[in-house]
Amino acid sequence: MLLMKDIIREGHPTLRRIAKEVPLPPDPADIETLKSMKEFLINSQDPVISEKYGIRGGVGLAAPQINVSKRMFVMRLNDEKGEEHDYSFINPKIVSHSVEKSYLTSGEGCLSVDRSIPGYVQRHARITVKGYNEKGEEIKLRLRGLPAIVFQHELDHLNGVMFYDHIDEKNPFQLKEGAIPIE
Ligand SMILES: CNC(=O)c1cccc(C)c1Nc1nc(N2CCN(c3ccccc3Cl)CC2)nc(N2CSC[C@H]2C(=O)NC)n1
Ligand code: NI
Repeated sequence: MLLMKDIIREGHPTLRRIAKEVPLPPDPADIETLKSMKEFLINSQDPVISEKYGIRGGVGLAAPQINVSKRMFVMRLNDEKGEEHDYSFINPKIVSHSVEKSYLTSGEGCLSVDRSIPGYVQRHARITVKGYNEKGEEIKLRLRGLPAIVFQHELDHLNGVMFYDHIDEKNPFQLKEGAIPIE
């Protein structure tokens, strides 16, 4: 099972690389990797298991974070309506997005960053995304709210971008006109 020791931290070169497209249909090794990443998120959200193994809570994890430079990530969260969003994406893309931005009012955290970095990360408020699941089937979704934030945070990891690259150093809490807060 994946543990925090398997998560690479900022400073590791893989976090700044462009991850490679995954050939379709995905091979068994890639499917196994995605399964272990999803299990890690489930464990990280379980009060007993996360405590026992010292796993930090997360709702998204990208393959480069376990030093696998491939274009795939997993998400598992409940949105503000309590609806569960549980996805494994292979070769994910944003196909269109809103002009409006949204941001987490508490800032963003990352399992590969062992420090708290204050500031707002403004992202597209609504996105239309496409990718493939572990069966190689095409998935197309419209996301907003926390799921949209998490998708963009994890997609950034596939392009060597860290959340704090988006924070304005001079004014970390500056907001664009009409930015939507997400608690
Ligand atoms: C610096 N301030 C903060 O960290 C921060 C501080 C307060 C609130 C928020 C909202 C913050 N921000 C933030 N909190 C999260 N979690 C809250 C705790 N939760 C969780 C933890 C334990 C069990 C179950 C769960 Cl559900 C897991 C998810 N996750 C992300 N991100 C940014 S997008 C990818 C996503 C991610 O998975 N990061 C590891 N940001
Ligand atoms: Ni991250």
